[in-house]
Amino acid sequence: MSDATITVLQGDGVGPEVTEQALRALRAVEDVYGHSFAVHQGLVGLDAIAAEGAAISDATFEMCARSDAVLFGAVGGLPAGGGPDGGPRPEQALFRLRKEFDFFANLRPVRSSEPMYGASPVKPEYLKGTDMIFVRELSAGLYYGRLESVPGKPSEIRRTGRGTEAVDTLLYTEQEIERVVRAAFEIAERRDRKVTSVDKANVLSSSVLWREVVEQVSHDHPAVDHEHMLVDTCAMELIRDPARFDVVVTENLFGDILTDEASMLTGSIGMLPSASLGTRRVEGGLFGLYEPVHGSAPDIAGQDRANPVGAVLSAALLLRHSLGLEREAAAVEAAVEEVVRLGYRTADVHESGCTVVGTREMGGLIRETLVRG
Ligand SMILES: NC(=O)C1=CN([C@@H]2O[C@H](COP(=O)(O)OP(=O)(O)OC[C@H]3O[C@@H](n4cnc5c(N)ncnc54)[C@H](O)[C@@H]3O)[C@@H](O)[C@H]2O)C=CC1
Ligand SMILES: CC(C)CC(=O)C(=O)O
Ligand SMILES: [Mg+2]
Repeated sequence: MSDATITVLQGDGVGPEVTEQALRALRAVEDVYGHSFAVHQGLVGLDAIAAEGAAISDATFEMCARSDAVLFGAVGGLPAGGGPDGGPRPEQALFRLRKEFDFFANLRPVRSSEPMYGASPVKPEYLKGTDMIFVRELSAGLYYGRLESVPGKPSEIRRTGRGTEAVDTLLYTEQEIERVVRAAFEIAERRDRKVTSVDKANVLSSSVLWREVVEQVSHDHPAVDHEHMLVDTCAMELIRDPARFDVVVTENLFGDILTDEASMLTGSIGMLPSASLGTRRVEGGLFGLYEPVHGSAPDIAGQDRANPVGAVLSAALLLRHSLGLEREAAAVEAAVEEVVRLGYRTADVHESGCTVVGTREMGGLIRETLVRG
């Protein structure tokens, strides 16, 4: 029996709506398998800024640190650019959690499920066999660069005598590359033993170093095939021949963009889960943060239209990676599979002949399927 502690940060927009359904799945797992999770809720994003003056307060951060895992919804909702009056932006909560917990490996599985082929804009004959996992570097790169002029700041817009200019810095150390590439090769050993490393080595120095490190690490994994692919080619290959990929490892920004693209192989960004992991161990596995790949989706927030599957599958990843509950994780995944096989769909993945349901009903169907076993 697990009595693990889970911090839940629902966040903004559709975050609370989809996280609620992920929590229902976890409660069903407790009932069916006799676990008793201690669940603590904290504020994050816009509500945290309004109530506590920061996108995530120190107290909430400490609560996360005392947990076995963090279940996260989504944050965001302000126009692009700096926070209002130079204040905090909700996204800073994520950057703090990722950086300070050193979550360097962001796992994003992408699998096309046969009953849902018709929900994807890609033709079914291209989707057959699509089952890959992205290992996105999450704690460095452009999102965390280092300006020579302002250490600790990744970017700035500055006024000069020549006019206004903006700078972002893309910095990777060998160690930052090596640890995420090692994680990718280790994952590949447990899958189809193929790593595709994605970079822009024809242009970027950071990518040249990335390739060198991949070559070095590959020597320690002789059973794993590897290839290098330029990011623009990868964007094309993901649509042309998605089944060719097994494990894809790439830097932070490329991974962010490519996984939104890859989500369309499943029909919707609302389908994709993620796990962010570092090296800190907890009783059942690795301390981690689990969130759907999508953002706060302000355009559909509050309408019971958001697809909760990415959030529910993130809860499954939490059970697997942080709590060591493989059987329970597989049961949640199977329940999702069964509900979509029966033809229940949220509007984003609707096809003719299917029954359109809202966020809550989809969560309820997954829960019932889990409880029925
Ligand atoms: N991890 C996080 O918390 C993330 C936060 N964001 C933030 O979210 C805000 C909105 O960003 P967008 O560019 O609009 O990206 P988004 O991922 O929120 O939405 C993109 C499109 O996908 C749809 N969509 C997203 N999730 C869905 C779901 N569960 N079911 C059905 N449809 C869904 C939305 O309706 C929208 O049309 C921004 O403030 C951004 O910074 C963006 C990505 C990740
Ligand atoms: C706030 C964003 C940078 C987060 C995002 O788009 C992501 O992690 O996928
Ligand atoms: Mg993203």
